[in-house]
Amino acid sequence: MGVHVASQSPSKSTIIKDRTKILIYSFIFILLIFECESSSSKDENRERDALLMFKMSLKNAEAVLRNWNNPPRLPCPRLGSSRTTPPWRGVICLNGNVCGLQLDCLKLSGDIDVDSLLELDKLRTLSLMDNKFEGAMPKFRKLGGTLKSLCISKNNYSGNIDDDAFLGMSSLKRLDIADNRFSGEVPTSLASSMRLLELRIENNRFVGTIPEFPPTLVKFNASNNQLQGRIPPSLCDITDTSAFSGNKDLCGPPLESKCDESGSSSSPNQIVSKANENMSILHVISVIISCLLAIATLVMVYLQLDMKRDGEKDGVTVATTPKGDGKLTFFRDNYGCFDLQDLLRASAEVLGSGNFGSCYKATLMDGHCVVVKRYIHMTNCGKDEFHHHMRTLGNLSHPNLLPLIAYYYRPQEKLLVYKFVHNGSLSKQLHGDRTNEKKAGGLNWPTRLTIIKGVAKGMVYLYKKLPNLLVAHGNLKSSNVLLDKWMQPLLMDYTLLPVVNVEQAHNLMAAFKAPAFCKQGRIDKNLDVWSLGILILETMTSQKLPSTHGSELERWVETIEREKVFDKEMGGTENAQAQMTMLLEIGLKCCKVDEVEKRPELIEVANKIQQLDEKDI
Ligand SMILES: Nc1ncnc2c1ncn2[C@@H]1O[C@H](COP(=O)(O)OP(=O)(O)OP(=O)(O)O)[C@@H](O)[C@H]1O
Repeated sequence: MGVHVASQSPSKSTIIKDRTKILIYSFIFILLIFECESSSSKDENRERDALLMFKMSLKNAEAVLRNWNNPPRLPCPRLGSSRTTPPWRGVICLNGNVCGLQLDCLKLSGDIDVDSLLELDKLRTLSLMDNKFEGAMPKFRKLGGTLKSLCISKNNYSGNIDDDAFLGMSSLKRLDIADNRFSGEVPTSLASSMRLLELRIENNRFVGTIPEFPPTLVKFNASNNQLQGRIPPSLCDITDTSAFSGNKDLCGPPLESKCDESGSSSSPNQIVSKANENMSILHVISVIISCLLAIATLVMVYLQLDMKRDGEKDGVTVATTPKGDGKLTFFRDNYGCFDLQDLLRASAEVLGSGNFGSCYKATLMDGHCVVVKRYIHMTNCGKDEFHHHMRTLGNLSHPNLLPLIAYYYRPQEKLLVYKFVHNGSLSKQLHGDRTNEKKAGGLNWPTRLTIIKGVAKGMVYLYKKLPNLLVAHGNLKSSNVLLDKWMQPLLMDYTLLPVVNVEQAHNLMAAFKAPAFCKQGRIDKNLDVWSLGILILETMTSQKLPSTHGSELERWVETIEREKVFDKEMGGTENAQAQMTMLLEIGLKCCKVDEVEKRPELIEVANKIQQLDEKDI
C-alpha cells in the first residue's frame, strides 16, 4: 500500500502564509522590545541627568566620581544586557533603577542639590557619611515619604534643625546625624516617622529634652550632647545606658538617677555641683541629706496612710505579706525598680473593673506610671502552672502587644503589672467611659484602619508564637485594645485562657460569645476570628455591642449587615468609602453565623486588612 506523502506536505500557499505570520509576529515582537527599551531608556536618561545635576552641586566630585559621565555609560547596568557594566561609583541599583546612593568617605563638600534627587523616584537610601559637608542641614524633607534610610554622620553640619525638618518622611527607618555640630533642640517631627527603627544623634550639641519617639525605635544613641530632663517612656526599654551618657542632666529610667518634680535629675552629685558656689560641699550635703530624709519620711507616712485609705475604699486588699514573700517577678528591667511595697505605697487610681477584676493606675515614687490588674477567676490554677504560663507571656514581644512587666502570685491573689497606656481603650474612644458618656474624640478613617491593622498584626503574632493554643487571645474586644500616644493599638488581656477557671472563661471571655461555641460548643481558632470580626464592625459603626450573648449579638451583626451605616465621624472621601466598605465586608465575613466552615482563617483576614489603604484621597 503506497503512502500518499504528497497529500500531507504543505502547499506552497500555506508555506507563504506561515512565513508571513512569522514575519508579522517578529515585527510586533521587535516593536514591543523597542517600546520597552525606549520607555526604560527614558527612565535611565532621567536618572542619569538627575545624578549629573547632583554631582554638579558637589565639590571634589570630579576627582572621585570620574565614572559618572555621559553616555554610553549609564548609572545602572541596563536590565537584561549581556555585558555586565558596573554601576556608577556609589550608586546602588535595583532592577535597573537607582535605589540608593552611598557616597561615604569621599571628602565631598558643597551645597547638596536635593531637588535634583527628586527625579530619582526609586531612591530609598542616601548615605553621605564621613565627608566634609558643612552649614545647615539640607532640606531632605523634600525627598518625602519614600526615603527609608538617611545617613549624614561625621560631617561638619551645624546650627539648629527646623522642628518640622522630618515631617512627612513617613517611611524613614534609619536616621544617622551623629558626629556633626548640630545645636538647638532635637526636632519633634522625628516623632512623626512612625517606622523609625534606628536613630543616632550622638556627639552633637543638642539641648533641651528628648522628645517622645514612636514605639518602633529599637536602636537609639544620644550620648555626648547637652540634653536634660526626664527620658521619655518610649526610650525606657533601651538597655544600653551609654546611649544617654555624656549629657547635661538626663534622668529617669533606664538611668539610675531619679527625676525630681520639675523633671530634672535629683542625683546628689548634681545638686551639690549647683550649690557649690557659696557653701562648703560638706555643709551642703549634710543640709540636703537631712532635708531629703525629713521629706521622705513625711511622704512615706502620708502615702502609707493614704494607700491604706484608698485600699479600703477601692477594695485593694493585697495585704502586706510576711517577710520574704510577696515578691513581684519582673520580665522587663526598664520600668524602674519597684516591689510590691512600692506599689502599695504608690498613689492609686481605679481605671475600671471588668469581668476578670479591677485595674489600677499606680504612680510610683519616681514618677513612673504602671497599671496593676488584679485578676479573680484564676483560683484553680496551680503555682507551677501559673509561673510557667507567666514566663510564656513575659517572653512575648510585639509592637501591638501590651508588654507584661511583672506579676505577683498568691493562691488567692494574682496581680499582673503592665505599662500604662495614655489614650485608654478603643472602647473609650468609640463610646466614652463610665464617667464620661461623651467619646474621647472622633476617630477618623485612617486612624481606625491603622488600629485594625495593628490589632490584626498582634493577633497573627500570637498565633505564630503559640501554635499549640487553639484560642491564642480569647478575650479580644474594644476595651482590651489600648491606644498609645500615637494611637497605635496594644492588645491586652491576651492568652489568659490557660490560667483562667474554665467555667468563667466560657461564660465571660469575648471569644466564647461566638455562635460556634454558644450553639455547638466548638472551640477552635475561629473563635478569635469571630471576635476580630465583631471588633471591626464595632470600630466602623461605633455602635455598642449588646451586653448579652448569643442571639442578641447575632441580630446585632445582621442589623449591621443590612444597614451598613458607618460612623459619620470617620469622614472620608469617595476612595475612602470604598475601602471602608471593604473593611466592613471583611468584618462581616468573620462573623458569618451559619457558615462556620466558610469563615476565613486569621492569616487570610489579616492579609486582606493589610492591603487596605488608609490614604484619604
Ligand atoms: N495598661 C493600661 N493603660 C491604660 N488604661 C488601661 C490599662 N489597662 C486597662 N486600662 C483601662 O482600664 C479599664 C478597665 O480594664 P479591665 O481590663 O479591668 O476591664 P475590661 O477590659 O472592660 O474587662 P475584662 O476584665 O473583661 O477584660 C479599661 O477599659 C481601660 O480603659
